[in-house]
Amino acid sequence: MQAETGSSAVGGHGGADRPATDRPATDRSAAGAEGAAKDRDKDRDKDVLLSVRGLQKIYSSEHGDVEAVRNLTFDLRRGELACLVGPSGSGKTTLLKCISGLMAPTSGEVLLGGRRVTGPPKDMAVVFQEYGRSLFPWMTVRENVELPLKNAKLPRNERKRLADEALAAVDLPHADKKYPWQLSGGMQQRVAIARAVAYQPKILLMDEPFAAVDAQTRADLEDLIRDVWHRMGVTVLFVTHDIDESVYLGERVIILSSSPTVVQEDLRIDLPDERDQLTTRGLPRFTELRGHVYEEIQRAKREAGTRV
Ligand SMILES: Nc1ncnc2c1ncn2[C@@H]1O[C@H](COP(=O)(O)OP(=O)(O)OP(=O)(O)O)[C@@H](O)[C@H]1O
Repeated sequence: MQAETGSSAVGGHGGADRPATDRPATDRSAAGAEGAAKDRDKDRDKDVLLSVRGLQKIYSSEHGDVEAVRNLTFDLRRGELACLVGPSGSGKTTLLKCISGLMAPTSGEVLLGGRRVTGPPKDMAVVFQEYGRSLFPWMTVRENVELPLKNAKLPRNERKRLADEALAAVDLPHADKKYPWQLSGGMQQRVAIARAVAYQPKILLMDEPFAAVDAQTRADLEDLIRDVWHRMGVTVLFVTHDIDESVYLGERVIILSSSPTVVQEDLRIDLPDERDQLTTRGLPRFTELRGHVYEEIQRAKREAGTRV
């Protein structure tokens, strides 16, 4: 039913370069191919930035245990933009809390750059849905963006340079002296994104960051994320409820099952890298991929509670 990195009719991820372990040992060419496959695996391991291995989370309370996440395994390569979708309550927030080191898993582990995550890693930035609560209202935009850089004790001129660069990347170069409450919701979320990228994290986690903005702003912010990702080469894990958004944004869509959660499918999004809201969403392949993700989520919902 589910696979950690299973392939699919629509275009699975991770199956093409599996080592050929089932060939006779006496076959020299097969042995050579096997060696080459092992080398490829090693190279791929070097490329891996985030590794989630057999992650399980059980919440304990006086009313009993809730197994929110059962067995999640996936890797994210450096520079990848992956979206994570799943039915409501499938454990997306639980997973992000474990990845960001805010909560310890019951079993399994999260590795960032080969190191086990045991607390919030300094190479990671998180952008949440509630931009209103993530920016400090008494600080100007620039002060908000520079705050993590100040905490990291970067010299003043370096802080200014990084903040200028990030504010330009989110198209807010002239808002630096304003206060968050003087900006629209979409602009505030741009500031939160600028703050995250100015910090130059190795990985950016985004937890439904556009859920609270209007549709037009949301489309602009989606394009902004792809633009920032292209320009800065940061690795992004983007959690969303929105199936179309996941297909439009991602190079990959990781589909979660219902809780207790496993990876139901890991789907490669083979749309052209240059995307725009009209052309990309009008492609037959876009329709095919979004239809597939939709069906998988429906399947996840139908199968909810059938795993024991
Ligand atoms: N502190 C907690 N104690 C007990 N159960 C919890 C706790 N937090 C979450 N859960 C349960 O764990 C499961 C996953 O919750 P989680 O919030 O991670 O899902 P989600 O996919 O982020 O949900 P949504 O899509 O609605 O935001 C749910 O069944 C939820 O009820």
